[in-house]
Amino acid sequence: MTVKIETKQQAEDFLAQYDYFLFDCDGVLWLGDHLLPKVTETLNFLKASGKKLIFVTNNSTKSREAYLKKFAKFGLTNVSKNEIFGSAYASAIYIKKILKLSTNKKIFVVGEHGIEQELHELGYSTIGGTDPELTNMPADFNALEAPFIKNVDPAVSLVLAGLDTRINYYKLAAALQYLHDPAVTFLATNIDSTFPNKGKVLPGAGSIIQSIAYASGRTPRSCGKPNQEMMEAIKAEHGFDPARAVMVGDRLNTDMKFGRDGGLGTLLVLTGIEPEARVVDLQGTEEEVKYYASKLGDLYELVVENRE
Ligand SMILES: O=C(O)[C@H](O)[C@H](O)COP(=O)(O)O
Ligand SMILES: [Mg+2]
Repeated sequence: MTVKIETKQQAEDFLAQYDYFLFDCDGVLWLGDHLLPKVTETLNFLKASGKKLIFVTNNSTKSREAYLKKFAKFGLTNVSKNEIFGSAYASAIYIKKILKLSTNKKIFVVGEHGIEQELHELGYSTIGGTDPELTNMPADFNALEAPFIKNVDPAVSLVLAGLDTRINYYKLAAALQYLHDPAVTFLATNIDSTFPNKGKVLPGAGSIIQSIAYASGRTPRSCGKPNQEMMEAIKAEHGFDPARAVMVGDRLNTDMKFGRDGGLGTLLVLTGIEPEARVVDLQGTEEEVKYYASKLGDLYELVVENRE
């Protein structure tokens, strides 16, 4: 049975069950650069109540360092780097610890600074990504003369693709040159089809990646939520009992599946991707969420502000 948290008692009963709170970011804490209502108050209240907070985002455009700055901008200055897990970091760890890719090899990036910074931190060289040659595509672009199309770097043995808000034909074409070689590994940071921004739903990493997958006829492995290797990395770092942990998210096929498959409780908030009707319809199915609420800030308003 799914419970909608709407009263003080329901909010207090929910909070009493968990010690660890894993928070998705886009659609839960903020929409782009717009902080959602009472988020800072809620997170500070949970910390003051002795709860442990961990932030788990599929957004690969920022590294953990960059997210620390974003949190601080919103007044959340008591977050440490090891409490942030982004899909760029999850992908870099997968390449390093699971694929054990040599740092002598290069990685072609479709994506933004977050991916490049996390890979560089682990000693990898990248090409593509935010390189101005790719981003500042000339009006008279000629693919056959373009450097990234003409010169395929033999040191590249992996393509990592994620959200790129400045995607263009040149980037897709350059990535494809590498994926023609079946020996080159194809990885994705995440599968999200859309990206919730203030009042708008925009194309997500998954939609960009699908374009490259379709052109290359290849399906990449995705490293972000709901992949349980990301959950294992978080459990290895923080060692929590899944029964005393809850995943708070806005997307059913990433956040809620990630929490459910990891043995955690689940709270879906309606400030991101999913409509309330979809959550209600899932009751009694295996995709049922345990709790849902209109927004994360309801927890603070109900418990601390005694909102009726
Ligand atoms: O397109 C994307 O990459 C995602 O929509 C987005 O960044 C998801 O971030 P999250 O909701 O996991 O914080
Ligand atoms: Mg989200």
